[in-house]
Amino acid sequence: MYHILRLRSKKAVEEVIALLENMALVDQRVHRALTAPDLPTYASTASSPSLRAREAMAAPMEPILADPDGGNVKVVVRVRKFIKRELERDAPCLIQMDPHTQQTTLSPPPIDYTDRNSRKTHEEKSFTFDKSFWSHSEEDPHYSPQSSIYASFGEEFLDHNFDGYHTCIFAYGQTGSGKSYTMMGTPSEPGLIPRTCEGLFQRIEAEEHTNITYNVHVSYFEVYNEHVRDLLTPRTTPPTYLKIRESKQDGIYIQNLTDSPVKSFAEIEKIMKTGDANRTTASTKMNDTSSRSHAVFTLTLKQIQHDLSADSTIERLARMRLVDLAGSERANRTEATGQRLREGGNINQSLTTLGRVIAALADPKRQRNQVRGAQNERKRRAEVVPYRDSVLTWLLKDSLGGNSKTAMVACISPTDYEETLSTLRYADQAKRIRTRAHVNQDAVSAAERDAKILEMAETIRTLQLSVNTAAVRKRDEVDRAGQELEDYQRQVTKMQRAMEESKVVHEVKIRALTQEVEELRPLKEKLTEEIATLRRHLALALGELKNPIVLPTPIPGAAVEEKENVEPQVEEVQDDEDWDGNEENYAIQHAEWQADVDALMKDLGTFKKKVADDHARFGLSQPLGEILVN
Ligand SMILES: Nc1ncnc2c1ncn2[C@@H]1O[C@H](COP(=O)(O)OP(=O)(O)OP(=O)(O)O)[C@@H](O)[C@H]1O
Repeated sequence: MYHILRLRSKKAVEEVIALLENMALVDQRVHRALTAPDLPTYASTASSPSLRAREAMAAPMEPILADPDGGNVKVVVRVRKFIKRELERDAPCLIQMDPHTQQTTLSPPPIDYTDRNSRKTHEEKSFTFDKSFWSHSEEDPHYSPQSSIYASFGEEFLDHNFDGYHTCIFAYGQTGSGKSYTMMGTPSEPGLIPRTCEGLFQRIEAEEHTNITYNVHVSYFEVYNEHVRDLLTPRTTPPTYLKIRESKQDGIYIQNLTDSPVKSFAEIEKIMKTGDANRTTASTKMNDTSSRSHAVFTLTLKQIQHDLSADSTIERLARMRLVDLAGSERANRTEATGQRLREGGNINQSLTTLGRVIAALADPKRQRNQVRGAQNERKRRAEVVPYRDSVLTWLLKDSLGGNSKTAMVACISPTDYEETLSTLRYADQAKRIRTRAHVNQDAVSAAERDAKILEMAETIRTLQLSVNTAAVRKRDEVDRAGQELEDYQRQVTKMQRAMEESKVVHEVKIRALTQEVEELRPLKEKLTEEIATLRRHLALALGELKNPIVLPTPIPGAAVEEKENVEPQVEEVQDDEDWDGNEENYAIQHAEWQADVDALMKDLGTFKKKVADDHARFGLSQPLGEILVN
């Protein structure tokens, strides 16, 4: 009986040792998780590798190196319904679209509807685009509602944004052809802009539990009469025009343009409403609610993926420009006069330049030379794309011929032969433009992020000094001082944003580690229970060790009988290599075991104290230390 007990207690001791080792491991991980860095600190906060964090990185933002689309501008065309004016004069529909070939055909108007003063001969013209949207008659099976525009390429462009590409979609067409309807739509029939914003946030919300943080900013401005106006600030009298600037670091940008951070679709909706209310609209003969400005709605999406194991982030930046151009019709057709005519002239200046830019970019000769690279100076000058000739093209430079995936929606009226032909030709030319989109992605370590923030702080300090001394400068230096002040403000804004991002990175780390602690809690509780059971075993074994059962001295002659009776125990005894039947040796061994068990109990005591400390420090509801103490 005694020997069996002795074997059991030894096994229990081994189990306790294994358990303690296990607990030490768990304790290390829990400890690590609970001692995550505090907020906000901008020193490097490299945390130890976390298994869970590595698991969460299962779907990392893989770099996309090649441009899968070949970079051609995507061109689609959309024809709208008849509007009141057209219905009243019983105008015929001059457009046919083949849903299979995507061909758009423009028929000559019936003789009664031709301008008698025009000497032009009208012929049937056909064009093929990436997609032809038939939004003329709901009764037709190939009718394209608002949703189909977004489903057809809006979603695809959103995919590009999530992959880290800049994109631009612009709507072109004569006044009243459906540009605003396509881009913004109505409350009951939302257009591409609200659908893109909604889609963006739906995707972000679906990704809520991954290790990617999303930052979205919105700006909305208009180019009116070759001036830039912020649509997200209240209108002033006289109007406030913003300057366009260019810097090595930021490229072309609009100085002091509002760039609002947004967290939900509802917030964007509010911003869209504000912007639309601020848009410059004026009545012309062609469209009673015609907008005479180019409106540019820009979403900036920054994705920050956290790699907790390496304490670094991968950042992707994508800019979505959604542009509703002003009407492309000629000034004389709108019968605009005075101020309206001047506006028309300026609008046409932007659009004429846009036309020249598109023509230059679409020129196959230019493209060939670009591929070959070698050009002489004269030739190179002749081929310069005239982006700088208008505010609009200057601002859209990158979207038109640079780092962007770009699409053009050519909106056409079903009744106007000349304007529609002009739009279709314009769109046909745009098809040949190739852009050079690339993924805007950076890997940033925690140390680099900290260094960047420190560098910004230093720049701000220098600029601050410079601005402070500006007051004592001579008059001719005032401009430079003003510029430095703007740079200073811009740097401060940038630093604020970098610090916010850094804060988010820390928050994500804490969230991930807290989750890890929560996931380890059941395991800890299970182990606590096991420890309690084993403690009971140990107590029992200790009792046995302290009060050993003394074996009776064998009576000669009774040996055979007794041996038969205790056969099962003998089997056990044979298993025990330590037992040699010598009581003196046993006493020595007993003392050694006792010392082992005492040491173990001491370890357990230390362990209990450590766990109790942790619980006290981190305020856990059911302290393990308490369980163990009890
Ligand atoms: N696909 C369509 N389905 C139904 N109605 C449409 C459609 N497209 C345009 N419309 C209607 O046609 C009218 C003119 O459209 P819209 O204002 O969008 O033209 P626009 O090209 O933006 O004009 P502007 O150059 O003045 O901004 C509006 O009343 C609009 O609701």
